[in-house]
Amino acid sequence: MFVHMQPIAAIEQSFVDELASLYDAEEIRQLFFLLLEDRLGWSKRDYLLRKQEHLDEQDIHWLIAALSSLKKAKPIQYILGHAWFMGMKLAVNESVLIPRPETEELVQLIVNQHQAANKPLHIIDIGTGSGCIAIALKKALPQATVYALDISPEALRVARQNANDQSAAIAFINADILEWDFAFQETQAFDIVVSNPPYITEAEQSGMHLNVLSHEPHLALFVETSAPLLFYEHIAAFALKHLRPKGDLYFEINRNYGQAVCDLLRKKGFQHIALHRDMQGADRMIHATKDNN
Ligand SMILES: C[S@@+](CC[C@H](N)C(=O)[O-])C[C@H]1O[C@@H](n2cnc3c(N)ncnc32)[C@H](O)[C@@H]1O
Repeated sequence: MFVHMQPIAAIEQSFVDELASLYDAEEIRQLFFLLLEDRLGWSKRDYLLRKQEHLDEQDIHWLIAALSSLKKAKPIQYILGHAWFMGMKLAVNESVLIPRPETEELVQLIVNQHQAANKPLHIIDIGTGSGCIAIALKKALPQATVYALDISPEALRVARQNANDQSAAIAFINADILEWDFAFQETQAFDIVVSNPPYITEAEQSGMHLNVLSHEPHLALFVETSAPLLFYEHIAAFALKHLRPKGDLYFEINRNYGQAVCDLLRKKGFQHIALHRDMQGADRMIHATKDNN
C-alpha cells in the first residue's frame, strides 16, 4: 500500500481527507493524536518533531484500520477500547454506553453530599453499563457497600472487568429494573439509589450524531416516545420501597423532562426535590429524599 512508503504526516493527511464529511479538521487532528498517543505513547509535540519519520508496518496497519472504523462513525473510545471517567481509565465496548462528562457531575454531586460524613452507606446503581458510577462512588466513598444492576449480561462483564481493574469491590446484579419486585427481598434497604437510565425518546433520534446512533447500545439509550418516564416511574417505586427513611435518590435526566420527573417524584411523596443543571446549563440531575417513614 502506498502509505507504507509515506511519512507519518501523509497518514495524518489521509485522515483529514477521508474523515472530512464526519468531523471538522481540528476534531480529526485530535482523533489522530489520541490514536498516536495510545499506540505509540507519542505526545502532540513528539508528533510535530517526528512527523517526517516512517512508522513500522504493524503500526501503519493499526492506524489504517482505525481510520476505516472512524469512517464508519465508530466512536474513538470503542476503537481504543477505553474511556476516561473521573480520572479512571475504564474498558468499554459496544455493549456499554460510553461514560459522559454529565455523569461525572452526577457522581460529584453525590460525593459532595456524602463524603464528609464518612458513613458505611449502602448504595445501588441501577443501569450500571460500564460500571462508571458504581466504581467512582466506591472509590470516593470506600466505606460504602455498593451494588450495581443491569439487564445486560454483556454490560455486566465489562463492568466486572472495570471493577477488578480499579480494585473496587462491587456486588453485581443481573436483573430487569422494570420487574424489580422479583429481584429484591423485603429486607434490602439502601441509603442511596442512583440511576442514569435510558432516557432518549425514539422521537429524539433524528437529531443525534451517527456515531451514537450506529454504535452505542440502543438498550442503554432509548425509551418509547409514548413512555419517556418509564424508568423513572419504576426506579422511584423501587426507591420508595427499598430506600431507608430519609434515604437519597439521584437521577440523571433528559434535559427536556426535568419538571416532569420532579412532578412524578412529588406525587410519589419524595421530599426536598432539587433539579440541578450540568456545566452546559441544561437540567440534568435530580436529587430527592424519601420521607421519614
Ligand atoms: C444510559 S445507560 C447508563 C450506563 C452507565 N450507568 C453510565 O452512566 O454511563 C443505561 C443502562 O441501563 C441498562 N438497562 C436498560 N434497560 C434496563 C432494564 N430494564 N433493567 C436494568 N437495566 C437496564 C442498559 O443496559 C444500560 O447499561
